[in-house]
Amino acid sequence: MLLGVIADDFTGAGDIANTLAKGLPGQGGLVVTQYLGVPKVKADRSVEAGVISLKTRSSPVEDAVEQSLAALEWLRNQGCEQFVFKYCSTFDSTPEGNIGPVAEALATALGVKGVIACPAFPTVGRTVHQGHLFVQDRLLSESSMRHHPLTPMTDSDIRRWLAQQTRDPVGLVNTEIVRSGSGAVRSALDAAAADGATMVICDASLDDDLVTLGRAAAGHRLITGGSGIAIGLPANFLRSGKAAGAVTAFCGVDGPEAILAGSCSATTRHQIAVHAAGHPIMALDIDAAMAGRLDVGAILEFAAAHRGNAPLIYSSDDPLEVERLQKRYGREKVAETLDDLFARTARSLVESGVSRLVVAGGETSGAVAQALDLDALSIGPEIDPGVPILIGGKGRIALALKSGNFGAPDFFAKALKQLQQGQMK
Ligand SMILES: Nc1ncnc2c1ncn2[C@@H]1O[C@H](COP(=O)(O)OP(=O)(O)O)[C@@H](O)[C@H]1O
Ligand SMILES: O=C(O)[C@@H](O)C(=O)COP(=O)(O)O
Repeated sequence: MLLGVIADDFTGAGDIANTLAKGLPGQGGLVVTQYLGVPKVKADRSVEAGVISLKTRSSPVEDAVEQSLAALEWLRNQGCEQFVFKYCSTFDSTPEGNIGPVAEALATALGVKGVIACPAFPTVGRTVHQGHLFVQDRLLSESSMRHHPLTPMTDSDIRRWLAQQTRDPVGLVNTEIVRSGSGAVRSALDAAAADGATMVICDASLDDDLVTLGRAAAGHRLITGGSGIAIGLPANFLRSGKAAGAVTAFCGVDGPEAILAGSCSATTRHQIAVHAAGHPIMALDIDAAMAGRLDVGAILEFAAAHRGNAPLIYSSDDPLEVERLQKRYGREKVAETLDDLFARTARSLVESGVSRLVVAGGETSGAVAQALDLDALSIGPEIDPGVPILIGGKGRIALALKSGNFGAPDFFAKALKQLQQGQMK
């Protein structure tokens, strides 16, 4: 294994696994496997990039640090020479963490400073200018992310936001330096390290900027960012002859299907509305769930009754209703109860024969994937930017784990079709 990725959630892990498997157009990518948690056994020798999915984005800081260091240890033992800490392209975190504390702990363990921190993912409209993060044409703090149920993003100056989470000062490499080339970026990172910075926010608004950052990162032990930061990394290993350029065959999975949505993002809520126009949907009664009165049996009956017509089960709601529920029951308690409900539902659905499953939401996907005990997933073709088909499990289950914010309006129906049909990539 050449490259090891520690991802702070499951949808983010799939996102970066997809980027590494694709590589740059015409060059091919790496042989990638996505692991669900830190594996207990050695990796297959064919794997060039191992992506460990953790569910640490919203966990207590100490847990996130401990689990990330355990992931680093395993990846080191597989022979990795470079490590990426993958977080969200909307920099999902709170003033306490977890991006800063995890990144500094990894940097300390690897003995490095002047580490790239770049959440940019231009394909889906996330760009960084003078250390400020934009979502399309809006500052992050003016996007729907300011209402996120767990990590409301209320400051677009991610250097300032990150500095609240870190021990060391946070540096900046701006667009002017990035556009001067990878040599200029390396010098700027060295200068920031000499000034005591562990984390250095790097501007990027085009894929070309990310390719430059990727080239600058050749030989660096640690890189941090969204999946965009991985765009240029396979090329470094291909150039040095350490990787061969992977082309993977993929064939679809035929079988019963279901869609589970726990994301409350504006994108997911719109996708649910689009899906509802032609397919059966079931809204979960959260008050009943909180009172322990929501029966998984009723959800299974709904899914079975609508088999073949893409049944969708969701908890997603608008910011006002989310706020009401969180005030009434507590933010953590609602998240924990819904995670548990989606986990039990997914397990029962798979036991009842479902073999194509689409899940919306990072926390929700984490709860579902952990419940299914899948260990490792192989990466299939991309459904929409940032969302690949994933295949795993003894019974061969096809999954689409969608970030709340990703995907076209008709994502749900399209994803189920692609999980079935498959295609060569
Ligand atoms: N109706 C609701 N009210 C309050 N919280 C909710 C509701 N539905 C889902 N949630 C919580 O919102 C969070 C959504 O996070 P996540 O699944 O990561 O989606 P995203 O990918 O949009 O961040 C989860 O913790 C989930 O339990
Ligand atoms: O970087 C991204 O935006 C995604 O890869 C990601 O991390 C997804 O997180 P959720 O939106 O919480 O699913």
